Amino acid sequence: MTEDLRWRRVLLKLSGEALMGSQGFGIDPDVVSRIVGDIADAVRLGVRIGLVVGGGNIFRGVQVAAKGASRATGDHMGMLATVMNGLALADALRGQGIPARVFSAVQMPSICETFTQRAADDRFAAGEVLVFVGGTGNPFFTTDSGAALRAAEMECDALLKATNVDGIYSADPKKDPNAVRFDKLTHQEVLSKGLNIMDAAAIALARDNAIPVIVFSIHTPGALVDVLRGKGRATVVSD
Ligand SMILES: Nc1ncnc2c1ncn2[C@@H]1O[C@H](COP(=O)(O)OP(=O)(O)OP(=O)(O)O)[C@@H](O)[C@H]1O
Ligand SMILES: O=c1ccn([C@@H]2O[C@H](COP(=O)(O)O)[C@@H](O)[C@H]2O)c(=O)[nH]1
Repeated sequence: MTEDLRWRRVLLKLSGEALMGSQGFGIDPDVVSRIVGDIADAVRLGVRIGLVVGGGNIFRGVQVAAKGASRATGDHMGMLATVMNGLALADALRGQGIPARVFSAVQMPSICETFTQRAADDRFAAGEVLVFVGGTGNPFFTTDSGAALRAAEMECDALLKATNVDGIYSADPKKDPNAVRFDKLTHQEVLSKGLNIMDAAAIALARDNAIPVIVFSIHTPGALVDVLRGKGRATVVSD
């Protein structure tokens, strides 16, 4: 049944941190299996899904740099972390019977394909889940910017940010117990209020390309399909 879908062609941004479960580092196979099960349910409804995964469960450039490496080296390590996460997700998708292909912004042809829009368009049309790794391929960016970029390039209806919190708050809810949750915001409000759920470059790119951003918790089983139906607990950013 596809009639009740609000979004049919989406870019799903998955927090890397969400993949580590209670381990505190790396990839928890049980968590990956559960998240991939939700993605498989969405694919079976006929939704086209491009996936961008973060690397926060392994390396973030800023944190590496704080320990003495150069920022660019730290960012290169962070981009490689997203490749590892993407390979794990694509493998788990195929294990659940969903065709999936990894496209990297950084060339590593013995491991996965290098992203080109034309190749990605072909595989999207063929119904494969596309796992975009390596972020934008450039240091000093994040996978949120990579997600907004791929959402624009792949002409997605929406950018879905699946993360550790159930929406956008007036402040980071992990730091401020008095933070208030929003149901709806405009892109401009996210920027002007300085809400750090995503980096400003990602929000600006989504705004400039009229791409709605929907933020929801990946820890709620079934939340992805609810969001695709325009339901569930989420913050919707649109103009
Ligand atoms: N205003 C806000 N509303 C909601 N969450 C916020 C806000 N400001 C900061 N955050 C934090 O942003 C986090 C979401 O970012 P996320 O974990 O998805 O990071 P990422 O860098 O995109 O991915 P990764 O985990 O791979 O580094 C939440 O866990 C939350 O603590
Ligand atoms: O375009 C990009 C995307 C990511 N990075 C580096 O990777 C890590 C992990 O990504 P998150 O978005 O933080 O999960 C990020 O901290 C950067 O160091 C990058 O350099 N360029």
